[in-house]
Amino acid sequence: MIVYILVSFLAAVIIHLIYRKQTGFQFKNKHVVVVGGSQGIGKELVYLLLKEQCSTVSVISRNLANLRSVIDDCPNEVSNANTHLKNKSLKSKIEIYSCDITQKDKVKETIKSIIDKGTPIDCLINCAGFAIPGYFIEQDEEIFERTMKLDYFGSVYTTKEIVPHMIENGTGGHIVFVSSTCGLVGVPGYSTYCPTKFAIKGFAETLRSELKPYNITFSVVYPPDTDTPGYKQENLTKPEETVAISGGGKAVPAIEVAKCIVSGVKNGDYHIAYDLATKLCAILSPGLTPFYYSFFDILLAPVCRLVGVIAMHQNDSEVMKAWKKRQIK
Ligand SMILES: NC(=O)C1=CN([C@@H]2O[C@H](COP(=O)(O)OP(=O)(O)OC[C@H]3O[C@@H](n4cnc5c(N)ncnc54)[C@H](OP(=O)(O)O)[C@@H]3O)[C@@H](O)[C@H]2O)C=CC1
Ligand SMILES: CCCCCCCCCCCCCCCC(=O)[C@@H](N)CO
Repeated sequence: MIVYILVSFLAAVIIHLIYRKQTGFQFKNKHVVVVGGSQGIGKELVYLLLKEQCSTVSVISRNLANLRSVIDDCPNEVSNANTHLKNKSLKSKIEIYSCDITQKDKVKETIKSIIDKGTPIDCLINCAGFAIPGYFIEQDEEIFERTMKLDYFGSVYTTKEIVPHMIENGTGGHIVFVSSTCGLVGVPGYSTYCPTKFAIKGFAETLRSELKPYNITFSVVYPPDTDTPGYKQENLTKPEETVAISGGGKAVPAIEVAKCIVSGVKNGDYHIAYDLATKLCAILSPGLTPFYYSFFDILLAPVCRLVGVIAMHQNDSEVMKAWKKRQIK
């Protein structure tokens, strides 16, 4: 036992010293496409990207009024240590495109029209998605299909159009997928949703390796409950055990998650999580991906397994508690 601990500690130290993470992606003067950027996390991202001095932020979503609001609500000025940009020049950097990304022909058309404008795309952020929580035995197959169609295939379609363009440009690029804590662990009440976010994780993991020759890098984001219009909507059908398991209905402000995404991408992080529980989940289910924290991943792996089994039992007891309550009613 002591030998095992010593050996893993030593291995962790050595790997920490020699491990190089992927190079960070800097947004300055880059053209970023934010899919699902008219609301929630995506909308906050658009404004942060302007602050990072992107040359253009192209926003894709369906509702045109919401898309227009991204331009209208654009803050008067943004400033950080090196820059101070005024509203007029800021607004002109936002381009909006109405497109339902579950329709692959529409996605082809839209991405083509973005590319035809002449500014090559450097970064794609796949942020459109939704969840309809509920009990498996009560939910129709149609909800499974609809969720997979947007949360998984939507991202496949956009990525399928943009990767060849990045390869043709020859300058590489960065692609962000927004998964969820639910893309790392199964959560009761989310049977229609967890698998779609697991799928996104597997898709990113595969592309990361396959597209390495083209200098395209990847990040996967696992937000916790985040206060957005989408979150308010999902709460309408969320079973009580799901609420209990996800921390009792607390939600992080969207801007905080957006900030975490921007700094993670700049830092070269493949895994991007906001809260500690999700970070532990990412260390628990890493697949074949870069380290989260090269030193701590190895040391924490057994701890995460243990905490994970305890969490599983806790979740099970929330499920049993809520089930018994429903029997009495
Ligand atoms: N909020 C949360 O608690 C969490 C969210 N996530 C994930 O983060 C991402 C963003 O979530 P959140 O900010 O809450 O989402 P919101 O529902 O608040 O916003 C979703 C965005 O996606 C767009 N969108 C929805 N459907 C389509 C479609 N078919 N085609 C194109 N665009 C579409 C919406 O615009 P429009 O409707 O006009 O098309 C909107 O801009 C999602 O992938 C979600 O699964 C992950 C973990 C937690
Ligand atoms: C090893 C560590 C174990 C930790 C146990 C973790 C317990 C599960 C937490 C479930 C959180 C669910 C968040 C859903 C966010 C989301 O995607 C929805 N809001 C949809 O939009």
